[in-house]
Amino acid sequence: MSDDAFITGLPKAELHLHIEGSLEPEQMFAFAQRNGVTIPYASVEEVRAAYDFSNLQDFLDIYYAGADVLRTEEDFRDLALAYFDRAAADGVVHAEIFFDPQTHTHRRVPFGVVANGLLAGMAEAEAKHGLTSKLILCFLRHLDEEDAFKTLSQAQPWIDRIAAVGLDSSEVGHPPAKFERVFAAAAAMGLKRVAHAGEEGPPEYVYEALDLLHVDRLDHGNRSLEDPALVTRLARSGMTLTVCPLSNVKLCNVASIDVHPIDRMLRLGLRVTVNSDDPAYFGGYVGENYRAIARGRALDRDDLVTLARNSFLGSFLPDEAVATHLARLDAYVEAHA
Ligand SMILES: Nc1ncnc2[nH]cnc12
Ligand SMILES: [Zn+2]
Repeated sequence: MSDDAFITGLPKAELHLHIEGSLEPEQMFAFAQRNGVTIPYASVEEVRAAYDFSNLQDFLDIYYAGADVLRTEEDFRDLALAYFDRAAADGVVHAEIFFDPQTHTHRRVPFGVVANGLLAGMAEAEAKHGLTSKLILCFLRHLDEEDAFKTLSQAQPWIDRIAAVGLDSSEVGHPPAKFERVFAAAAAMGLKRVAHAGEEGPPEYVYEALDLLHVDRLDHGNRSLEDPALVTRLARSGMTLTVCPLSNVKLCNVASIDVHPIDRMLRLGLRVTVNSDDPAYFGGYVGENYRAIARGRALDRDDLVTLARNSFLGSFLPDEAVATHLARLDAYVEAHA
């Protein structure tokens, strides 16, 4: 069996996926047409050509503009289902997906339209593929604390169907400390916590995510490597890092996939996972991310299995479900050794 086929068949979870970042250009045109929205592109090729970013902000400007075509429950349901179809084809059996409610509520799309649409897509994916999923509500860190609190209160009717809160958008200048109180409120409601930290921001932001937001998982975390004491702390505590290799290259945080630090992170004992972040914008879904690092960093099958194992260990699934997934992973490895 080829390495590519081994990777595709490897049962895995995806833990870092922005559902709005799975909006493919073809879908952007289809949603624009059915909703009567004008978009500033003449063709799918023109959209793809615009996906040339120098940093995170470059990308975010285009990503938020793209999300404007999402208007109805059906759009969010279709968006989610299209992602789950692709994820299932890549061997994903469980996904914990981010959504950015403020991107939509600020355009007068109600929270419930977004949540109900995504939940409908999630239910359909489970029926169609047996793929389970959880929702993570992300606060946009370039907005203020008050807006985050307002979003958390809008989420109340759906709170039992939301697994965690997260923190995303423009990192530098918007440290985790800004959201300490809203994360404490979310924790008091029984929600798990994750945050993007150390994608472009310094190691201090990772410390704040740990010490002030009390995160259960760290999104990206790459710049932790600049601080050996932080690496030791992350490794010893078994903190899961959701690393996104193609995203790191596309946003110029890593010069090329051939110098991506994923293997260094593994050797340092970090519990790293591989994820796609915004696959429609960054050139590949989760399988493509595994294949890129396997080739670019010469990862062997044991490394790939460790990454898949970490994805279940780092998930918010109950222990019994994690054990079931790990047993299936072991069976797969046994059958393809
Ligand atoms: N990679 C990323 N970093 C921060 N915010 C995001 N929103 C969507 N993708 C993101
Ligand atoms: Zn992200």
